[in-house]
Amino acid sequence: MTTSNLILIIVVVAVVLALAVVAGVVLNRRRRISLREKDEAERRTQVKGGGYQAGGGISFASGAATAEPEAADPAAPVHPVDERTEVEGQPGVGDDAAVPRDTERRGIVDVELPDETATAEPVTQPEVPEQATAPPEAEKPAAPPEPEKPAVEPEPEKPAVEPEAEKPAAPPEPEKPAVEPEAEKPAAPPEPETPVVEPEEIEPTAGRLERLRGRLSRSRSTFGQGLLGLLGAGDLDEDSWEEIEDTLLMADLGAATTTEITERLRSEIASRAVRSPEEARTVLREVLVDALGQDMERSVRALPHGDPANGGKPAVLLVVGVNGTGKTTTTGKLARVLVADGRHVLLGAADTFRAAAVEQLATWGERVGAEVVRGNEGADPASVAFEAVSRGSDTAVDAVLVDTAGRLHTKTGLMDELGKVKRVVEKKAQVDEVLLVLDATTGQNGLMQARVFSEVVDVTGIVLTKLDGTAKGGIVFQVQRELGVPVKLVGLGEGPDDLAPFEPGAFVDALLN
Ligand SMILES: Nc1nc2c(ncn2[C@@H]2O[C@H](COP(=O)(O)OP(=O)(O)OP(=O)(O)O)[C@@H](O)[C@H]2O)c(=O)[nH]1
Repeated sequence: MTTSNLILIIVVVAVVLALAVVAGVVLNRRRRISLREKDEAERRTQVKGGGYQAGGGISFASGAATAEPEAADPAAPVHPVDERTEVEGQPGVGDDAAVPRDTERRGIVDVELPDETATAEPVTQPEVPEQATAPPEAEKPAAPPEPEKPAVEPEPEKPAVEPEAEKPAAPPEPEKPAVEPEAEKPAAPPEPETPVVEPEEIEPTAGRLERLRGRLSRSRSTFGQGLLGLLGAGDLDEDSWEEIEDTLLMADLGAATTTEITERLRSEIASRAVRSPEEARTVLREVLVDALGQDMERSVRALPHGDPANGGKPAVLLVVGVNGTGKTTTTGKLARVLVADGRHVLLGAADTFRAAAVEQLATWGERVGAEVVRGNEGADPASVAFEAVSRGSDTAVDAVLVDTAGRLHTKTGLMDELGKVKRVVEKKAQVDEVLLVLDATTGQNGLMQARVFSEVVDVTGIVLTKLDGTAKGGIVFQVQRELGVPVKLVGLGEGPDDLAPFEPGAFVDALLN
């Protein structure tokens, strides 16, 4: 090999190496997204998110038009149980927890479905004596006789549920009237009762979200500001994207949703040639709002089927969930919203595990002037629920809200009992809405609860409570993705009016602004 050939080869190699280096740099630049190229003036012209400005109230719908839950949410993704993404080690129906919280409080009673002759009077209503006959039980042909079936509570003004056989009769509750007068309702049914508590003024639902926006500050400072900080920090390299993923995971969005959102962000930012923090914010908002399912039907089906005054049936809502998530509080808050909307509401205190829960709901009823149908502690919750719905139909209310006892999703007997409550109610009326109340502070555990409850009672909507006390507001993304069930309401505090409709755009704005 001559010297000139050697030199030639060296030159060719050098040129090839130089081309490779240049190509590498170009590719690297393309992957990186510099957010420093726009000047300040242009940044200031960028439109920011609108804030948590949902000015409307909670929207209600009639169950009549949406009798079938699936039909009501055509746009909702279907997530069959078979497609669960994170089921390892997690309980399903049929699994028992080692030591359920409830066991010490109350044993599980094998409650028979009320048969036709008994269902009509499952809960004693002194003022409604005609509810004393019912057809035979369809689902339980060989049901043993229930000697202890609803017996009329001796107290004249207090509707009470008949205690069950193995349950000692609850002590009589002396002077607490179960039916509240409807002072605020112009179209209140003819139930002129002695007012015990003056119904209090209810804050209008319109504009409520704006007021509660600050309650999301914990999620905003970690999740929202964390993402904006990363996206606006400068070049988005692999490390940045990993941090973005970590931020999403820590906010409880879950692995699948995190991956989906990160990939979408990367592709949108690259394809739109995003070059400024404001553009990145716009893309982020869009991606997050889309991930929350803007088109999901979030109306609460609490409007009656026809005019109750002319034979129409009230809407029936069941409120379910594990212990302490905020079911009773949510039931009371929702009653306030309905009453403020001019609706006539009846509350069913089917949480018979805990006497205090019944009292708690009765207090909510008093505060808004809603009648409360209650049972003694330990009474058959299905009977109380049934009686509440019967009473609601008889008194022509617009909606019956049934508060159920907290139950661990891992406790098979309790979940079976819940399924039974729903079946019994359905003997009397269509259940329009099953609201699963989840405590947002419980993170992944809330998701497990949602899965199991959803299998047992066909959850139609989620109420995410205590969002004011958590930095993990991202659970909302995951719950909806996993179940295809929309978050309809959010609890943002313990106050009576701290319940707001869930609106994806407003929620994301509250996180990012
Ligand atoms: N910070 C905050 N607290 C809430 C919210 N919703 C409910 N709570 C509180 O959570 C606690 C439990 O609420 P309850 O309504 O009694 O819960 P529950 O699910 O009915 O409880 P059990 O009947 O025992 O299953 C109460 O102290 C409520 O004030 C909310 O949105 N934010």
